[in-house]
Amino acid sequence: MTAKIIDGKAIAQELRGNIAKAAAELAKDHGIVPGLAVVLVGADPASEVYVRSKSKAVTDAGMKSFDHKLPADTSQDDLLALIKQLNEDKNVHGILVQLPLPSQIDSTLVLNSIDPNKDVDGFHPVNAGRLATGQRALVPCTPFGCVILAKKMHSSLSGMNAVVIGRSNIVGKPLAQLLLAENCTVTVAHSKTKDLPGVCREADLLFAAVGRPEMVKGDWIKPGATVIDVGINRVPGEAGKTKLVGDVDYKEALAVAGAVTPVPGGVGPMTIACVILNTLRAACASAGLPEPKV
Ligand SMILES: NC(=O)C1=CN([C@@H]2O[C@H](COP(=O)(O)OP(=O)(O)OC[C@H]3O[C@@H](n4cnc5c(N)ncnc54)[C@H](OP(=O)(O)O)[C@@H]3O)[C@@H](O)[C@H]2O)C=CC1
Ligand SMILES: Nc1nc(=O)c2c([nH]1)NC[C@@H]1CN(c3ccc(C(=O)N[C@@H](CCC(=O)O)C(=O)O)cc3)C=[N+]21
Ligand SMILES: [Mg+2]
Repeated sequence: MTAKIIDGKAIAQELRGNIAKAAAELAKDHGIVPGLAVVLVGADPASEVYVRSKSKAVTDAGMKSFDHKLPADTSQDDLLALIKQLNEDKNVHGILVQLPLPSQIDSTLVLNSIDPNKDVDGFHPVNAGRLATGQRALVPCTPFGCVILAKKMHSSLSGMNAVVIGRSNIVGKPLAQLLLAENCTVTVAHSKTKDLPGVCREADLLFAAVGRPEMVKGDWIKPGATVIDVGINRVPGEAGKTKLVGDVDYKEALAVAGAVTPVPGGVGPMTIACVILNTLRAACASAGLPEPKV
């Protein structure tokens, strides 16, 4: 058997087109142009790539992008002052502070200073709480994108056994909450889990968010399962170059799974699309409008 390849790039492109249409309607009917402020502290090359693709996706969708690039030695107080200014700015509906932040800055303190209604990353404890209690929330973009991909493969996820490997606040935990809200039976595995391969083999839906290159092997996968690979790992490739691989052994997964996401071209592009979607959602909520349909 060879698995269906879930084309995250194409699905993200389609979603971005729908977001652009909804944004155009919001402008026409209500005179609101959603705005996203992206804050980058320092010059990490990977972060610069992500920030560029976010800004481009924002402007492609007809929204406003406000980029703030600060030097690596920016003080915590200066960053907090910028966030205060963005919280008060009526043209800014979404605020995203790119992680990781330099070591002189307390990330938790910074993320907690963002207005929860502008927190398009969904990292603020208010949004984590809203998600966990089934209230309208801004939900973290990577888990949001993972669930959209799973729902492209299955019209309903209800009753499916979902296994999430990883329990970070930005991926694993919110992903588990979203899957629970979809009526999955959810298992969250992590570094202390016993018999991880055996746990994974029970999964109809397997999500790997670990940060270990190609850890999930073919014989960890239930035949026919849907496998969503969140991992982004840069490893040595051919001719002294580096290449990106996921947390799943892609070749082995192709032979066993029913469907699998590639890396690159899987979850990554969905994360970007969901940042834009959350910016639109934040703009609608700020104007007292219902959830946009995209
Ligand atoms: N595509 C995208 O848009 C994004 C991709 N990523 C990628 O996703 C991956 C995960 O990111 P993130 O959640 O931030 O990572 P973290 O390092 O914060 O969390 C990793 C999780 O994996 C668990 N883990 C580590 N080693 C093992 C192991 N051997 N067996 C089982 N579980 C293990 C850890 O367990 P424990 O809690 O016990 O330590 C932890 O819960 C990374 O590759 C990252 O680059 C991240 C964000 C966005
Ligand atoms: N506040 C904050 N929010 C984030 O959402 C956030 C963050 N900080 N810090 C870093 C991680 C990582 N992340 C990715 C986004 C897009 C791709 C992506 O587009 N990947 C492409 C490949 C890109 C490449 O070639 O490097 C793909 O998978 O096809 C990957 C990873 C968001 N993150
Ligand atoms: Mg990917």
